[in-house]
Amino acid sequence: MVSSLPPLVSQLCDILHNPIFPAQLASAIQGSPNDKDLYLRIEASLTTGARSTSSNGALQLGCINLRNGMLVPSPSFTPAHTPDPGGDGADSASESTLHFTPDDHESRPSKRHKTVSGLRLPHSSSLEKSKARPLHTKEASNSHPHDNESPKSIRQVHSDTRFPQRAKPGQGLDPPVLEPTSSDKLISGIWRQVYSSVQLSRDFSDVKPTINIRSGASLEVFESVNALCLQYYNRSQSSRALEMIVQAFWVESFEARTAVLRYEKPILSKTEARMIAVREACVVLNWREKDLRNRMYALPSLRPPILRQKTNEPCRAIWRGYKEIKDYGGWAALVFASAGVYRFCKYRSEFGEGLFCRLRHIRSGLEIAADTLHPGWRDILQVIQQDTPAVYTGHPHGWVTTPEGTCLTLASTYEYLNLPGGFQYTFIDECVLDEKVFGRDDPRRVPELDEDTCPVCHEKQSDDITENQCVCFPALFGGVRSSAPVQIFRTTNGKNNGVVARCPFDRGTAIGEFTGLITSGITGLDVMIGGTRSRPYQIFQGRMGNFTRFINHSCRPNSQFQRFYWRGKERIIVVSRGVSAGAEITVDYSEGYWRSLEKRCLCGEACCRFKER
Ligand SMILES: C[S@@+](CC[C@H](N)C(=O)[O-])C[C@H]1O[C@@H](n2cnc3c(N)ncnc32)[C@H](O)[C@@H]1O
Repeated sequence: MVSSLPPLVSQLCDILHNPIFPAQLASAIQGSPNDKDLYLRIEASLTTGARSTSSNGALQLGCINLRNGMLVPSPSFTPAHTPDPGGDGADSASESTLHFTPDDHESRPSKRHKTVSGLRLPHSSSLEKSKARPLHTKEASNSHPHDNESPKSIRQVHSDTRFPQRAKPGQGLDPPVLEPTSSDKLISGIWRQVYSSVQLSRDFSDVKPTINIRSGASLEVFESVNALCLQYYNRSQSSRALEMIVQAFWVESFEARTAVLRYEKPILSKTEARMIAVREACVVLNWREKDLRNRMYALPSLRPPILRQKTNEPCRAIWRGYKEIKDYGGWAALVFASAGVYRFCKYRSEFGEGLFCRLRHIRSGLEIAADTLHPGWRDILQVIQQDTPAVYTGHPHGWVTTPEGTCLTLASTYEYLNLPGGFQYTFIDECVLDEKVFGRDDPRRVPELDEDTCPVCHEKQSDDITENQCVCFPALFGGVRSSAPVQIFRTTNGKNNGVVARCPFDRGTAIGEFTGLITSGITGLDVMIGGTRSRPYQIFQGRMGNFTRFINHSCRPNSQFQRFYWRGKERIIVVSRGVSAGAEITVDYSEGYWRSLEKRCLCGEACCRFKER
């Protein structure tokens, strides 16, 4: 066991003015096997800027033995091969991709991936030893930590201190990726809009600035101009939605009118009845028949061969497209469809069972998001006198989508636990301090850190968006915050619930902060470990937290837990390693966690480390 950090490490940190490294190192050492020496490998690399992140191909300067504090001089080597002093001799520099997992690296497969910075712990066979430990696996319990007296095992998840590097264009040999289809773009556009802050309304009362915006460029004037932009943006989005709603409804009305005409005059063929209905429409629309066709058709050149022959129906290509999107995806799909929907319907190339199936599949999830994030959105359906009250109320993550397309309340998915009082969960955006344990002294605070400076990018951190300059994770800190585009879904392979991404998260971007009760002393229940060895704390999500509580493990995860420091306090965040829209968000819970869980891993990956238990 390494008791305190060697003076050499402290001296290095002093020289480099890096006050947080000792805490990070202590945390990484925590939980490491105590029967082996640990080494701190020190590397150097050339960069084009003092603040750029570490790069590949680092040169090794030497190692410090953390047990005895002695320096281990570097062997001669080339940048392409970086020996791991404490490891198993596997080549750690043979891959071009970055692949990190949380702190506990004990069961890492022998094929190692190149890292650009951070700490790597040696392998250990402690899994075998630990199998004898008592296990308590009260999954998803929301009992209070301190009510739970007997269990002594610790099921904890650690975080990483390394950020997945954002991909730089043109670097490395990226595997070929399929271009998104028009349907992919349509569906991702719908989700993006549902998760945006757009405000749809039927109310078109006069939009005008409240002050004279021609009176200079004061902050007040600028704010007023911004407000004007926002109002007109919302108004144009609302207009477009209203127009599509009415046009989709027009198609239904047109069909009904055609049927009535044929009922009244059975002699009319279907086409003749339609032509009459078109002429009736033109009278009111004040368009020539040709105009009506042109507006509703695709390009004129497409008309005869594709549309007319295929459908034998004039003038309903685009509007019919809107109706079909509504029929399969529900009104929410049409209302939140973004600008591309017009072109999508105009060319109609991807209309068919494939699209309809996808729309049916997302329909209830879309309605959950629309009802909970935009509670007034159904009001705009009043334009066609459609009265439909909101179906889903409360928090967006209080609902679970199922593969069958239905929705369940979150609580009902935990009935099998037979908890007294049922599954109660409070959604919180910020961690709550357990004052019974810590008083007012937040253990996340790192005294050595300057509250106003980001220890990663060294830019100013401020909760005031106009002053903040740290853009490490702007979706979470120092920027405009909005609901994470994720939903809770019912897995099909026995993991109960999981979290699905509705929009893509680029590699290196934040998905969410791991929020919960900041406490200590919990055993036998899932906790996240934070802080340092001398100032540890746990984040417990049993009764309160956010969607990160429902993220499952995978041995080939697409995200990772990571530490970040915001305004002098440690935060645990979930960072993407590259998550595509529609994918389940997964992290690696680590070896230590699985050691205490009497279950087999169901991640289904070929590289699964815990399927045999
Ligand atoms: C933090 S919860 C994740 C959400 C959980 N699936 C639920 O429905 O509440 C962790 C628990 O989920 C289950 N779980 C997560 N990933 C799993 C996996 N890959 N295989 C089997 N069970 C898993 C385990 O029971 C684990 O203790």
